[in-house]
Amino acid sequence: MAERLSADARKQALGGIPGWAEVQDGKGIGKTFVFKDFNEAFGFMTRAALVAEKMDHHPEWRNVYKTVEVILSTHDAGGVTKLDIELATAMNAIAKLTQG
Ligand SMILES: C[C@H](O)[C@H](O)[C@H]1CNC2=NC(N)=NC(=O)C2=N1
Repeated sequence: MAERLSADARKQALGGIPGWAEVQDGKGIGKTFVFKDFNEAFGFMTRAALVAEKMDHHPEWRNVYKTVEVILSTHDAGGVTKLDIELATAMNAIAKLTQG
């Protein structure tokens, strides 16, 4: 199982993934993505869902119209692991593609 990152490692990793910040007392990382419309937002979610399923690592997220709020954490480890950083990195790349 992936190990929880230290506070220092977490901060360093967050430096490489724009828009993501610690939430829930450092137990998770979060970002709010805002797209042009629902079609783009849901396109993002669809692509991200396929990556998440492949990784067997799943987001906690909420969509309202063109906004997608995401929280990532590794429940098994009780905090943030490199899996969360990897999925966050993938989501940033997918958002870029989705937004054209
Ligand atoms: C059994 C299964 O692999 C685990 O429950 C996985 C599934 N997806 C998961 N997703 C997330 N975000 N955290 C987990 O700890 C987790 N665990």
